[in-house]
Amino acid sequence: MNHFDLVIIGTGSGNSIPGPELEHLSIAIVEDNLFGGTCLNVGCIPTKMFVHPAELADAARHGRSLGVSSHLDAVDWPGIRDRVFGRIDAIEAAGRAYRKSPECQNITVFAGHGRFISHKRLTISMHDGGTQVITGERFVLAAGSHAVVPEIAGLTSGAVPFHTSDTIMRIDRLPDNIAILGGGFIAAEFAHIFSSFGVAVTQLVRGPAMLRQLDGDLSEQFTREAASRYEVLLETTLEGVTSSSGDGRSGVVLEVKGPNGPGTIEAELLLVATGRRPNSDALGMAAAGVEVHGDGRVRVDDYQRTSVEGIFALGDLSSAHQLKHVANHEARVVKHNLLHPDEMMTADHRFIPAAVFADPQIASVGLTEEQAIEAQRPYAVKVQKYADIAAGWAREDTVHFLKVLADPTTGLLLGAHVIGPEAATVIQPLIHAMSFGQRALDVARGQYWIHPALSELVENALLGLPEPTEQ
Ligand SMILES: Cc1cc2nc3c(=O)[nH]c(=O)nc-3n(C[C@H](O)[C@H](O)[C@H](O)COP(=O)(O)OP(=O)(O)OC[C@H]3O[C@@H](n4cnc5c(N)ncnc54)[C@H](O)[C@@H]3O)c2cc1C
Ligand SMILES: NC(=O)c1ccc[n+]([C@@H]2O[C@H](COP(=O)([O-])OP(=O)(O)OC[C@H]3O[C@@H](n4cnc5c(N)ncnc54)[C@H](O)[C@@H]3O)[C@@H](O)[C@H]2O)c1
Repeated sequence: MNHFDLVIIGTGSGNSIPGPELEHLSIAIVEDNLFGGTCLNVGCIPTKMFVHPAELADAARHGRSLGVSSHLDAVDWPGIRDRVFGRIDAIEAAGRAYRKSPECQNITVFAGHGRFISHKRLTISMHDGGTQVITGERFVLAAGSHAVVPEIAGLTSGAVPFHTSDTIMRIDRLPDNIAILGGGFIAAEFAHIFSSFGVAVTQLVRGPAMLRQLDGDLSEQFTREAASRYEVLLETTLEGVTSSSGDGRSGVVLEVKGPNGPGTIEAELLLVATGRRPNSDALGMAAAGVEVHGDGRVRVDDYQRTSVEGIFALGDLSSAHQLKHVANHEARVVKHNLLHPDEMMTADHRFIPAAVFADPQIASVGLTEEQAIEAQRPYAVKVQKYADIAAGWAREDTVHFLKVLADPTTGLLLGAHVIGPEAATVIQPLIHAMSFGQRALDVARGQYWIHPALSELVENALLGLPEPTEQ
């Protein structure tokens, strides 16, 4: 049996922990799937590599109102797909090879599924057959999350073929049409990608709007625009799925129930995008004595420590924010705490931003207006339209905006929410201001803002807030 100073389960953000500072430790890395985890292989990076060509394919739509007439001739899906994965698969292979190379002499890579069988004892079902049992002084649980497939007849039985984000990006050819189940981040981004490439999209959303965790004004605006681009069926539930075939093509028949009663929808492909659940169930947390929340998240304290001494957790496995920048931040915190057990640092979860890379783009940080109301938090609000800055005139943008919320007493920002061009970039000065405790007016007037850039949206929004009562 092998004993290690440190055992890391999962090579997403977990793989960023080993480095020169930990060279004195014997380290086991256990990975059940692709090296580099979700973001690299099936998440953030490939999706955004599809989003960019999707934007180019969709340019004609935006050009029309500006007097530029063009049309999309063809989308070389296999070419785009192979460019994306030609790069990513090589990075995956190189990452695995590096960890197994003489450069990482203190590291042993176990390709297989790890599961605790008792306190700090792990059994690994090896991909090349057999099992290994290892023990560790300390553990980092970085096992991520997986796509949830709802209990719907035909889906969980495996009777009907369907895709999740794990598989949809590798399909052989673009379908003529696709049905997408879900109204969240993944559904929004793939609906944008496929519709931009000319695929007829039907999105099934069980609630009254898409992206409902966002500020209500953004969710409403996004839903309106999505519905003008492709078919969005709101307040519609999927009751069952069966296979269909005809004309040499197979597909699915969806039984749905919506505001107008039951109906059926035929689609060539079905993408299920109904949330992700932490991979704690298959990790044997009870055997290790590690406590888990009801939703499957491993319970951690501010130092990313689990309920078992010497076992840390990070990322999607333990976080309420399933985002790569959060997993990376927590990995940095865990690394510090492994190195400095007497001077541990806490994770900073105060102002976590997120973006949806669809069209329109969305970015958000801090309190939504609904949350401020719910928390009975006094706030001042300013909605700054793209239509009222020069960069917005250039785009003939009439509908998009930045909404900022600030504390009326201190002038400190409480939240910022952007829907419109380059939202994920436009929002960054506001994340900066919140993280460093800078007052809205100081940020607006304490620096130059390049004219006539999109960043003037931020300057004008901040100037539009009332002066704080506290000087
Ligand atoms: C389609 C999609 C798009 C996304 N886009 C974005 C985005 O644009 N921006 C953003 O911030 N976030 C995005 N995310 C979320 C982001 O990918 C995750 O938050 C992040 O990758 C989580 O990192 P992690 O290290 O916690 O887990 P992961 O990267 O999932 O790593 C966990 C690893 O553990 C392995 N593992 C699990 N169980 C075991 C076990 N028992 N034994 C051994 N190994 C195991 C898994 O195989 C996996 O490789 C996206 C996610 C998806 C699915
Ligand atoms: N740009 C980004 O940062 C990005 C992109 C993609 C994913 N992600 C991360 O990955 C996570 C997972 O993405 P996601 O889109 O799967 O989850 P999500 O939580 O964003 O959305 C899930 C959607 O599925 C719906 N849903 C849940 N159960 C359902 C059911 N039984 N039937 C019908 N609809 C159902 C929900 O109402 C919601 O609309 C996100 O929360 C996000 O943290 C981030």
